[in-house]
Amino acid sequence: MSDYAIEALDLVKKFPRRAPAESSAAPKNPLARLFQRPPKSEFTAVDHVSFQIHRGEIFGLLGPNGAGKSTTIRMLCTLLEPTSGTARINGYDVVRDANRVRQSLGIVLAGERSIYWKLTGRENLEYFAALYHIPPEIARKRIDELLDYMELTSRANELVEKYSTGMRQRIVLSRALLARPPIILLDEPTLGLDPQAARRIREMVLDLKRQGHTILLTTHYMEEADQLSDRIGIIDQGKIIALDTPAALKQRIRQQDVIKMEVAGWKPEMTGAIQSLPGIRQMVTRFLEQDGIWEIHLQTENSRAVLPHLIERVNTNGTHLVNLNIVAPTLEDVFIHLTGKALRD
Ligand SMILES: Nc1ncnc2c1ncn2[C@@H]1O[C@H](COP(=O)(O)OP(=O)(O)OP(=O)(O)O)[C@@H](O)[C@H]1O
Repeated sequence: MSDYAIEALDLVKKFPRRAPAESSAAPKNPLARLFQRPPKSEFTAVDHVSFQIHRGEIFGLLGPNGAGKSTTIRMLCTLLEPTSGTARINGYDVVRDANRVRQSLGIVLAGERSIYWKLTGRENLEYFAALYHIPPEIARKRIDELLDYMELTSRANELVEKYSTGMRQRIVLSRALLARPPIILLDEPTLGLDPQAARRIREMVLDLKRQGHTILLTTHYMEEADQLSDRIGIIDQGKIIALDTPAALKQRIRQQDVIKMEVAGWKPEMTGAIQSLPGIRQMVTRFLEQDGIWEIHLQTENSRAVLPHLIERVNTNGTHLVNLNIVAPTLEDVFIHLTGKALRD
């Protein structure tokens, strides 16, 4: 048996580049358009990605929208064939041993609507148990246990369409666990859930690790990656740009102070004035729509030296400082440090 539960070795996935809806180069005549050769350009969604995940580990793939997280997961669970490179799940090759790979995995895909809304929670699980050839006696016991564990027993006989988003996600997770797979892939498991439902799912992920499962989860929530993962791969534009434990990743920018300011009346042309202050390493601005103010995120070598000049520059031309904090570096700061942009741009 392989030492690793999951191995991705130089994985690449290219897609044909999507043609713009109405390009100026496209002929106007519909018949000519039909026979026009499509452009041969390709887009690399996953670009030589490698990582190895130990048995019993929670590994987080953290990156912004479009970074290539879902495409990586889809290759690992045999839904997409890699353009090049290989991956092994439980020692099985995702292309040559696809059936064995699928038998080793429980999968929760992002935004998945793979449960039937016109069936009850229990009927859904019974249906999938039959599909996975789990003998009825064993299935019944397991479904009862899962419904109990997911705190869904009292609602098990209601149609899924009556469930909240969090309850549906717990049924999707139950479905992934029905066949007791050793390895679980979770693509954005808390996306769209309210904070309480998201917390419940996170507790379950930690619980599954305690039960011995290996978990690969993707997320663009840095707090989630930080809280759950033993190790994190930070992914951007299809490439893994850093891979380590959350603590070691944050340690990389230990020498820097992180300043978070909230500013009213911010003008984009002020960016240059602030960036030119000595000691400013990185700067990211974000408009907080609901408050109508700007959040300015700075990484500096020495906040004490920079603060007086910073405050003076901010409080000019009708712009003023609403709030300022010197904060402990987060994984978002690591991402900013590595890419010069925010995770949630
Ligand atoms: N079938 C496809 N054809 C063409 N391009 C695709 C296809 N699937 C994904 N892409 C592109 O590949 C890139 C990576 O997408 P992917 O879904 O893997 O990102 P992600 O990190 O999971 O982000 P998100 O959370 O937005 O899904 C994106 O630019 C996306 O538009």
